[in-house]
Amino acid sequence: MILKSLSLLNYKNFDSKSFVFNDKINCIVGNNGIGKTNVLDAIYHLSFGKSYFNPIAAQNIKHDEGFFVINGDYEKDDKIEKIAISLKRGQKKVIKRNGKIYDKFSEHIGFLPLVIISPADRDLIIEGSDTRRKFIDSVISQSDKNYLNQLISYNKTLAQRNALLKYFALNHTFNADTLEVYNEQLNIFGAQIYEKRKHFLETFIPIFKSRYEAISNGKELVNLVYSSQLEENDLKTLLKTALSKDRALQYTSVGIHKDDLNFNIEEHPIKKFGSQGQQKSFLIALKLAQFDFLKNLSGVNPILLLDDIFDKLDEQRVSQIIKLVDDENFGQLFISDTHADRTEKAVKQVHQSYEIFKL
Ligand SMILES: Nc1ncnc2c1ncn2[C@@H]1O[C@H](COP(=O)(O)OP(=O)(O)OP(=O)(O)O)[C@@H](O)[C@H]1O
Repeated sequence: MILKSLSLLNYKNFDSKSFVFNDKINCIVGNNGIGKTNVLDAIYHLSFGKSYFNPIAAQNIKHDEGFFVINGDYEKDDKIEKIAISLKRGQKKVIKRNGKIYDKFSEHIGFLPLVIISPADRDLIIEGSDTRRKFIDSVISQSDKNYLNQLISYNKTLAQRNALLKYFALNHTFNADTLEVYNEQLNIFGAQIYEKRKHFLETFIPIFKSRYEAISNGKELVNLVYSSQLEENDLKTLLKTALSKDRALQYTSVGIHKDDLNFNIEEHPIKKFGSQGQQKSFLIALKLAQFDFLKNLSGVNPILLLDDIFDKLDEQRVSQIIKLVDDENFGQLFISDTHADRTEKAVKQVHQSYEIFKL
């Protein structure tokens, strides 16, 4: 799968801009704030129907303009696929494939597999468990449509149960039967989600470890450890045990919405004990493992976006990453960097064709 061309209209800082891309490596270089990341984000938008960096859709429209349009022409399975995403202020976003509007965005997810590696990934280390659950969920959802539906059902039931707990507290009342209906549903969806997360991580963790080993030349040992309350008991039992606590808190304190993924280096949390370069290597390994996982499942090479990844990495690690990209069968790559020389030096080591776009 190749992104042949991209055109932007009123997207972030661009009024009108077009690119014809190289099938292998594309380097977007230029000064800070020139729009390098915005180009990568537009490509992300075409795969996921939203920005990776700014979740408020209207803020992706150029200031003082009324709409944006992103057009991408892909070659996939020997066919041209034209994807267009547009947004008018005050209206709903529209995604079209070959001129036909998608009824549901979820139908588009997974059609153009893509992995982004960016400095914003640091949130996975420094932020709360929610960010890490979202990462696991987004990787599984790209390959398993049922998973997303189970997750939506679980979250809906959870919100209803929490509202009921609040209602009980406010009205000094309680009805075990109504609560039980929600417990039953949470138990069913929760068990399905827990099994899928566990199963996914059993495959994912060894891939991640081998990616890290390659980047660091085996210098450090890292691990991902899944932690879920469902390891100890089924959700039905957990909900029963936590009942008085939940009534006091007025929300559900147990379930798969409390799951976490611990990031460890030499058996200690990387957040506290990893250097900046080690943390960056960890995140790159995590995303490359995502790449491998998606590739195995979809059978196509996902597009790989490398946003500003060379900073904070020593030369040895940079060349290890470049070597990985060269050795194995990666697909199309987009790299953004402020240093044109550094990028050119790095991509010259790769025996692939490349193009440098100076913004
Ligand atoms: N809706 C918008 N309208 C106009 N400009 C915007 C909009 N959203 C973001 N920008 C501008 O885009 C620029 C940032 O672009 P981007 O993050 O792509 O830069 P970059 O080249 O990757 O920079 P760096 O090297 O610092 O990472 C900023 O100048 C910002 O003000």
